[in-house]
Amino acid sequence: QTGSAPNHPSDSEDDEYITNVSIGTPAQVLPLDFDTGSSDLWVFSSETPSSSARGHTIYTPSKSSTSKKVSGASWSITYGDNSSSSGDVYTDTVTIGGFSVTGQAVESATKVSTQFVQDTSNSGLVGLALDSGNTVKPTKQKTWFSNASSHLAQPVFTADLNHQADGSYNFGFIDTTLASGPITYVPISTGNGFWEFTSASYAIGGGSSKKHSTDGIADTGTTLLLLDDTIVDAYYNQVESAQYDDSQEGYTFDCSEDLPSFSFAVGSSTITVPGSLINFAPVDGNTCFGGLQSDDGIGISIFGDVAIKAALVVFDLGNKRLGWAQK
Ligand SMILES: CSC[C@H](NC(=O)[C@H](Cc1ccccc1)NC(=O)N1CCOCC1)C(=O)N[C@@H](CC1CCCCC1)[C@@H](O)C(=O)OC(C)C
Repeated sequence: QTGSAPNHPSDSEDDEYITNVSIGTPAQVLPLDFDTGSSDLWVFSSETPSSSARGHTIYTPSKSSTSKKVSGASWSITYGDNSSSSGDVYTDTVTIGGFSVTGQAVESATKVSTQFVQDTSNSGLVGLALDSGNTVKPTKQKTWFSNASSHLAQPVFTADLNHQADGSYNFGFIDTTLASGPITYVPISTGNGFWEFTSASYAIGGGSSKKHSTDGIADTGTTLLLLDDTIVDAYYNQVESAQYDDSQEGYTFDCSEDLPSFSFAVGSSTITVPGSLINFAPVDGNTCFGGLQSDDGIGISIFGDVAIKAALVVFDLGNKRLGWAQK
């Protein structure tokens, strides 16, 4: 069995990617952000204060004949951007791309931080990192993919994210026609609960490859490509109009400047992010914000959407490995 669901950018900047998910009986369809950087499936619900839920689609467990309250269970999560949410837990049938998981933990938000209230693009998240990162207490819950994996043709899913265009999340199969190059696999380290891998080198534009070991995660829930300062500084050194903008907390440059590409090693191959994807978004007038920024203070590097957009990424739980193919 397999599943295939389309995704689309939430706005003109590709800030996040949204996929419609069916929850309950009869189906309640919510637009959710698939996040390979966390492990909780949580939604705005009938239990979310109505002032916070305004503009969001909500899940109402009492309207679903297949919902069950998980008594005594609660959850609470804080993300890298300091947004947060918390609440209680139900189980229900969750269908993604035509594949249904029964008894899926659906975490209902009784509290959401301001960022979530304001971001009406999503009505919650589908966490697709490893089960160990789930925040439900007293009993950790499994992710949708973990529950699905034993019934899927293969215990894999792929992320195909595109700039200002539809993409897909495929479960149980790999559609290699989505890629232009071969898939190179690298092992993941599972200790932190992420899809974490090491990249041994990088290159800027057509330059020579520089040895630099990057310990990073493949994270569909992070907008940008966040790497060590030395790499980021070296990159913007090649961008004539670039400067570090304290107010924007990142490098900006003249929107009309032609940006070099950025390549990173995946095993013996490399993935090249075209300069056009690194010209992320205008901030004002003729100044643009870079899609490659510093991972300072996060403690790990993040191959977020700007990097994933250049590739087909295979999340292979069965073999505990990550696959990258140039698109
Ligand atoms: C340093 S990690 C920062 C990362 N957040 C982001 O990347 C947010 C995502 C977002 C987009 C639109 C609206 C609201 C939020 N974008 C962001 O900070 N941006 C600022 C720079 O310009 C681009 C947009 C993050 O916290 N990712 C979360 C999932 C994310 C999904 C959207 C809602 C908020 C939570 C998750 O992947 C995570 O925490 O990863 C950990 C491992 C760092």
